[in-house]
Amino acid sequence: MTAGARGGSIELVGVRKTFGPKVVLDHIDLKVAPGESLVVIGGSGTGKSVMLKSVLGILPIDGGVIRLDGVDLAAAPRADRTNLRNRIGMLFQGGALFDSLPVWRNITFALTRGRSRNAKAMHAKAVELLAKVGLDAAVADLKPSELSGGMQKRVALARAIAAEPQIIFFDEPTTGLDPIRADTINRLIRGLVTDLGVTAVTITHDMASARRIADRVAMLKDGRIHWEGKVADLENSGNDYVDRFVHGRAEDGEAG
Ligand SMILES: Nc1ncnc2c1ncn2[C@@H]1O[C@H](COP(=O)(O)OP(=O)(O)OP(=O)(O)O)[C@@H](O)[C@H]1O
Repeated sequence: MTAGARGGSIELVGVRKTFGPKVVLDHIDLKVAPGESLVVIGGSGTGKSVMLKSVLGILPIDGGVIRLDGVDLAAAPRADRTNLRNRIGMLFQGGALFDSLPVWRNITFALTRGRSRNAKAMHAKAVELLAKVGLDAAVADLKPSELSGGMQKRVALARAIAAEPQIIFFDEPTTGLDPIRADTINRLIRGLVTDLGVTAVTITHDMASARRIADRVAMLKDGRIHWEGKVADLENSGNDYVDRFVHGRAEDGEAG
């Protein structure tokens, strides 16, 4: 993304997603403004990843409307839809790196779209991105299988930001990282939003990370947005479930 450019807006209206008889997203209404950092929280299996994958078009929705920059994706011509979605970068939960390619090719894959381009320049670009996520230049020439889980996560993050997207989705970016490395990632995400105006949507169970990176927080529960508010209101949400979630308190007899 070029300096001064702004992120895109995202709007979900009445979005519904089912898998057979299972209703995962019942009726999701959610707006994210350009240059805003939204953190999505919620119990395991509540549909947070499904929601992001629906916006990306990886999963088709069963009802409702998804708009990117005000454009209804379902109604837009295919080429426009692809262009809009190409402006979104994604950090998948598992990293999803290509094991057969060295790290630098993984990072620059979206830039070259698999075609061979100036290898030296691409390698240098990868090294620059590795530095941003706190990894040494030497990592560029290793295979993903030679890295720890936390290093793989940071390589995946470098790949997500390589094409300078206007909107970035982060699915559990700090899971599996020690607190110092997690802080590097939190700073990076916050910097993308504050300095470059990128729109960020982050799924996390890490409440310390949520407090660091969010402008606003949305809680997903029972297929709907159960609560949303400013990150500063998280501690005093006035919502019993949010309060228990944030402080990690189960009710007597509550199962997993
Ligand atoms: N492709 C799929 N086919 C069938 N069911 C699916 C598919 N993808 C997700 N699900 C189901 O949808 C539900 C929500 O999954 P999702 O991965 O969005 O949860 P999540 O909120 O991101 O959970 P976690 O915090 O544990 O990562 C789960 O019950 C899951 O089994």
